[in-house]
Amino acid sequence: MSPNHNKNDLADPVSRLTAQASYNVISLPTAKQQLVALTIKNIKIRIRDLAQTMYVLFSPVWMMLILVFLHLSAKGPAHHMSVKALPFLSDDTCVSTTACTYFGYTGLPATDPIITELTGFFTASEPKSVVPKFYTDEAAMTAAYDASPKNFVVGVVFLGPSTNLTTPPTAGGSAADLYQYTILANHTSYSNSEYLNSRFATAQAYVERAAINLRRKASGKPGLSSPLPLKTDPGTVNSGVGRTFISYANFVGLGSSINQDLNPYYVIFCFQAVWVGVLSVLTEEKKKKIRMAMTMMGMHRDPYLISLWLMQNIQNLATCALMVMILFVGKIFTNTNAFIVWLILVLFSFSCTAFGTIASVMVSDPKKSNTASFMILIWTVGSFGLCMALVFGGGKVIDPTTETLLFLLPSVAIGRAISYISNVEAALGGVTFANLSSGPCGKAMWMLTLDAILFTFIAWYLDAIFPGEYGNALPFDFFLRPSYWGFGQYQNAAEILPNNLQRPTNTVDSAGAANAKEHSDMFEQVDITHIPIEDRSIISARGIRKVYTTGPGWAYSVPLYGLFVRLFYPPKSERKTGPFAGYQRQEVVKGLDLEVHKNEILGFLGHNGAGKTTSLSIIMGMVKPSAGSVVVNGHLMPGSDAAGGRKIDMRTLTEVQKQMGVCPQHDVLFETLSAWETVQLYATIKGVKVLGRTNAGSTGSPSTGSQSSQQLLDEYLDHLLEDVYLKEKKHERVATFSGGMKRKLSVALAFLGDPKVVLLDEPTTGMDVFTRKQVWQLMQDSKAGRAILLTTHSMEEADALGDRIAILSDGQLQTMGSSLFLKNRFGLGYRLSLEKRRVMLTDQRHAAQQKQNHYNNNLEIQATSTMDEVNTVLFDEERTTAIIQQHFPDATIDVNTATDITYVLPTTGTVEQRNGRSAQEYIQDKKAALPGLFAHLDSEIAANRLGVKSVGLSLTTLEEVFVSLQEQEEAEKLAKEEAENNSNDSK
Ligand SMILES: Nc1ncnc2c1ncn2[C@@H]1O[C@H](COP(=O)(O)OP(=O)(O)OP(=O)(O)O)[C@@H](O)[C@H]1O
Repeated sequence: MSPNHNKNDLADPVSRLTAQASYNVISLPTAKQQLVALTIKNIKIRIRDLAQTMYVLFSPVWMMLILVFLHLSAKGPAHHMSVKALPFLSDDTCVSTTACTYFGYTGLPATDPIITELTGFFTASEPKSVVPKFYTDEAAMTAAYDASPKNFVVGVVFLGPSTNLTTPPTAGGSAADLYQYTILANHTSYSNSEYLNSRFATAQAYVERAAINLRRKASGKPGLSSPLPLKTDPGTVNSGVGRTFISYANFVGLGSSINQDLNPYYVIFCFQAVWVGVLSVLTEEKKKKIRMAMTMMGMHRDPYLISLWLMQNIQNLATCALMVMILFVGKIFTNTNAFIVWLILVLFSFSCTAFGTIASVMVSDPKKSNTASFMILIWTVGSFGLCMALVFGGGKVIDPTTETLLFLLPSVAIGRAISYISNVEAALGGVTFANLSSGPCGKAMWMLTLDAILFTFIAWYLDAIFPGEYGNALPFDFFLRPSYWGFGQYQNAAEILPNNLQRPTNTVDSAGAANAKEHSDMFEQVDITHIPIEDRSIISARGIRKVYTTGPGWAYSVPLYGLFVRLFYPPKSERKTGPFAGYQRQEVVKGLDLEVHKNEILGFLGHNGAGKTTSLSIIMGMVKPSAGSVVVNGHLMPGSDAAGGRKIDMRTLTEVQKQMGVCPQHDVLFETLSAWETVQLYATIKGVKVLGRTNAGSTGSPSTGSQSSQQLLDEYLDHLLEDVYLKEKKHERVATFSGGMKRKLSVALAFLGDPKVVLLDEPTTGMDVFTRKQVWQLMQDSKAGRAILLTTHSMEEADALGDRIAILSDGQLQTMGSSLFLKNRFGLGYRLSLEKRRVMLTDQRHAAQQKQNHYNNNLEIQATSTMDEVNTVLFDEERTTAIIQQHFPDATIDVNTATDITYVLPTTGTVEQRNGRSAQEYIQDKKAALPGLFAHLDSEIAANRLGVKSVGLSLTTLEEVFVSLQEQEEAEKLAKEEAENNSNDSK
């Protein structure tokens, strides 16, 4: 007895009503309920898988801490000093050279000697023509700057004419000696270390030198030359001021340098955990086919993705808050508004969530997610690095449109924003809401919002059109079709199904008939007159084919492998040499015709790799057939030939999935959920509603009137678990279940919500004999009202459950019919078992007497000794065999032991033996010979002439049928190959 059952569980399993029989259940899935259920599931899994959650939540925070350590360790007395050249006013400073104001001024007339001096310096030093431009007042000058900041380099407000400069200074100095002016330069575009690039210092050097010269000239001294190198002698540096001007701005602490240069890269780097988190969940659930199973249960892809993104993005809010906390506590940022930094990080994290989803489209294997994650890292950090090197670097002022376009890359937008904040912080400033629009941060935030939306859309779109190995690829224009959004009357091509796909109205099974055309005696012609037309062909597959294209080993490492193979598949079907060697086209399902009617279980048998799972996946709508059509309960499945390129309503699959229950070959369960949580989750995905108890189920049960719908649902789910004998274990986690228990839970899920079509792929694998029998009982009891397609390797199971059995070999149906038909048609025939008579001889005298008696009767005596007794077997093998062969000339002995002997009575016969009669006629003849044989044996046994105690007759087993069919297939294959070889040799 299985240790997992208690006494109650085992009490009379046969008479117990199943959940299906006890409750009226319907399925009405809604996206909202699915979203809630999936989000709760995600939260539970995250909480229970603490290691992974901690990694996703805290690794960005930890990385941020490292930045703080780096920052702290770089602080202190160590400063570096660099010498920077003083730039010219006309060094690449304007977007438009012609419309550029290199030097604007106001406050004194154009004829003022100071302007004359300056014009002389510009002519002597500046590489381009720099004409000082007069403005009537400061407002006019700033208006010109505001109108085109990129075309205005520097402006000087002179606070009066230079009259006090043109007189020699008074001895000891006085207020009248002062000359005041203000320089306006666009410092916001430049970091502190790039202060010189703002041309502030250049303008100052020019003005100071002009003022000095006026004073010198007033004192009769010659004027100094230009403060910048003369064009005629570029190497000259005058009076300590010039190209190698040493600015205080160049004494920059290393910490400050890290802030500016390293921060943006580091922040981008920190977000790796976000895309890794999403990627690992998606690839894992795809690989384990959990997502496929949930889809088959009626899950819409949108709630699935939204719940995942919600979960991740909510987590991102917390992660980003912690990161900001560390940035501010670690004093990397101090003056900037923390909420602005948090918003920038959060907006970027939303894009990272989308990156993870996009990557999951490209790699289907969780093992490859590290590579994919690394590729995203290179892309994000690399794109920002390139932009810094080529576009933003060196304090270049860039065109706003170029900047906006570059901000379409989220990493560039965040990198630029963080870089800007770091620079402003280093200059002891900060970014606040008041000055948000004056730097790139405001634009970066808008663009990060747009990027998050854009990349989320790209992820959502790619996920739909490249669902991976298992999944129904949506058409590329799916989101433009109203039916995807649930608009318009539901329409399915079923209404205009071609005749051959309509429910059959003939009297014999149409698939059988279709197959029978070619091999009339291999397929049973089943009379279906008693099946109402609307109950026929609940599952109907016509001529389905599937060709898989597999690439050479290296191709599997290519992102979007499936697309790659399709695009680059070489024209020759197989290549033996070159880089494309290893490409193969393999037809694994070769024109399969199947019908499963209501109240029927069709056992689907076949050797490993025969194509059972592929056929089942095609019927489920998870794999697109290369050819052929599938109709499930009147719905023509997407991808069917019969659709003839017509756009089937996008809701078809959802409609079918509402009516379908599946138990895939591999358990698709969440290890961290309990059995109860699992059935609850799938019940919500399926939208299971319990309307009440059936008449049968209400016997002896309390009225449902007082119960809420939730209570009824719980009761139903409880019953369902009881049906598979898991009620006692319902609060235990699936991870602690044995293989057989997991299978039982998968079977329960397949029957959840009263599906009209149930597809079971090897449901009892790994179950012990006792459990298997219980599950068989469940299947048998649940058969009413539905069509069940069951693949199995257990002949006993197919024999016990299958109303009809289809045997698939190499992608083709070999035969189909009831178990009896198959045994009659392909079996070894009957097995006649005879128990030999034995006598127990306790004393020698008695033994001798007995022996003598038997010798007198001409009976063979076999003596076998057991312990100290003598067992004597009295059996006349020759006489018995002769009698049997009189009725069945080709009868042979199969097993012969001391106690029993078994004869095989073949019923099929060879072509020669049939002598023109059909196989069916021959079988009938053989059956007719049985009564004669038995009458003959009975009379001989009664006369004590055979030494036979009892006789039993059994039909050949299905296993023997299967083996004999496989042998036949192998023999045919060999013969074909030999014939081909011979014909090649003779050429
Ligand atoms: N995605 C795929 N790409 C390429 N070949 C595939 C793919 N899936 C299945 N095949 C091939 O198709 C053939 C049929 O596989 P399938 O899984 O349908 O067989 P099966 O009858 O269910 O076998 P088993 O009894 O072992 O489960 C096999 O040769 C398999 O290698």
